[in-house]
Amino acid sequence: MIKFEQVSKTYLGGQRALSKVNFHIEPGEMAFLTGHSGAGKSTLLKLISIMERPTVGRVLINGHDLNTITRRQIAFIRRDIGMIFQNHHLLMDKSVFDNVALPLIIEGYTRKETSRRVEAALEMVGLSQKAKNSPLMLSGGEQQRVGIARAVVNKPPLLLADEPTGNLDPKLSMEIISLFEDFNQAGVSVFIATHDLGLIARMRYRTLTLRHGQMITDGLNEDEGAWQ
Ligand SMILES: Nc1ncnc2c1ncn2[C@@H]1O[C@H](COP(=O)(O)OP(=O)(O)OP(=O)(O)O)[C@@H](O)[C@H]1O
Repeated sequence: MIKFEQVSKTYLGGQRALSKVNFHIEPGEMAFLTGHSGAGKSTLLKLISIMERPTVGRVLINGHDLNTITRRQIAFIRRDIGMIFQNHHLLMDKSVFDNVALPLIIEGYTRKETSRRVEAALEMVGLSQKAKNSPLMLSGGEQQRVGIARAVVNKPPLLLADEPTGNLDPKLSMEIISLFEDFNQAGVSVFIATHDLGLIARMRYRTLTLRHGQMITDGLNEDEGAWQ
C-alpha cells in the first residue's frame, strides 16, 4: 500500500527533513507514526499525498512509483487517499452536509448519489442529526468527525491522518481512534501521525518512530520513551 525505499527529503534552503527512510505498510494495516516536533512526520505524510517530492529514493503507493507518474495520474492516486488534518480545514460558511459532499461534487457525482454517500458517511461518524448545522455550531470532536466523514465519503482504500486528535481531550481522542479502527476493520489502511504517546501506549498497533528524520523504531509499541 505504502512503500518507502531509501527516501530522503531536503527542503529548498538545505533543511534535511527525512534521511534514508525505509518502511512498508501492507493493505489493510493500521499503524502510527510518531516522533518529536520537527522529526519529519508531516513531511513523510506530504510525500505520500504527493504534496512534496523526495529528494532521493522511491515512494510507492498501491504499486505506483511516485517518481515516474504523470501529472494526470496524481489526481487518480490522490483519490485513493483520504486525508484528515488536526485543524479540520472545514468551510465554516457551509453546512456539515456541504462540507462532506465537497469531494463528491468535485468528482462530478450526481446529486442523488452524493446525498446517499454523504448520509452514509455522516451516519458512520454519528453526525446524521447535524447535517444542516454549520461546523461553527459543533464541538471540536464533532468538527473532527466531519473532517473524517469528508475523508471517507468517496471510500478511499487509505486514510492518512496528521495529528487528528491534537486539540482533543483523552476521551474524545479515543473516540476518534475507535472510528479509525472501525474503518480499518472494514478493510481500509490507516496511517496516523501523532506526537501523543499516551494515546499510542493505550493500544498495541505498529508504531514507526522518527528522530531527526531517521526511522529509529518500527514495531509494536513497547518503549514509549524511545524518541525522548
Ligand atoms: N516547507 C518547508 N521548508 C523548509 N523546511 C521545512 C518545511 N517543512 C518542514 N521543514 C523542516 O523539516 C523538518 C521536519 O518538519 P516536519 O513538519 O515534517 O516535522 P513534524 O515531525 O511534522 O513536526 P511537528 O510535530 O512539529 O508538526 C523540520 O526541521 C522543519 O523545520
